[in-house]
Amino acid sequence: MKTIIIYTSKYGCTEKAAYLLKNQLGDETEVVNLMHAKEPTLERYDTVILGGSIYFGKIQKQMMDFASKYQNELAKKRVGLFICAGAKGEQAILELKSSFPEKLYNQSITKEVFGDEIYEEKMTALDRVVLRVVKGKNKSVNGLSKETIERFALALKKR
Ligand SMILES: Cc1cc2nc3c(=O)[nH]c(=O)nc-3n(C[C@H](O)[C@H](O)[C@H](O)COP(=O)(O)O)c2cc1C
Repeated sequence: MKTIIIYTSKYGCTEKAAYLLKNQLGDETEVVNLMHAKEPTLERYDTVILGGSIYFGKIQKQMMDFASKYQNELAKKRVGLFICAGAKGEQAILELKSSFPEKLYNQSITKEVFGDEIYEEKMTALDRVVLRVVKGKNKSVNGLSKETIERFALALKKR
């Protein structure tokens, strides 16, 4: 059984989440950054995990395009979906749902919101300003949920 985690990340939170997930799933799991590597060939994998982060309510375009382009191929795989996002509760679920094609979302074995991390020192000035406006004085972040990542990995191992 071969597994690949394909992710998109702007400042590194989703990248960190992808590698935490790899640790849970085992060394043979491959990890590919869709923003820097060329599109992986899905043929070799029976489990495909897609993850990205949310900016202004949307996942990265590269992930959107990849998921819709390979929808039919992905329909034959075991699929897990995740996002990193600052939103909580219902809003976060809405963001998760709207990040992937509906059919793919419904067929996936597991889908989760892993939480968020903010690396202000890496951010563009514009993102820093937006973040300040969005968060106001309350700069708290939820952090990545190790528990959720473990639950996600367990769901894929079980089925
Ligand atoms: C400019 C900006 C806009 C953001 N917009 C959203 C948003 O609309 N919804 C949300 O849930 N999180 C939002 N976030 C939080 C990010 O999704 C979160 O920090 C995530 O962990 C970033 O992951 P990355 O480093 O892999 O890109 C925003 C963050 C920034 C800096």
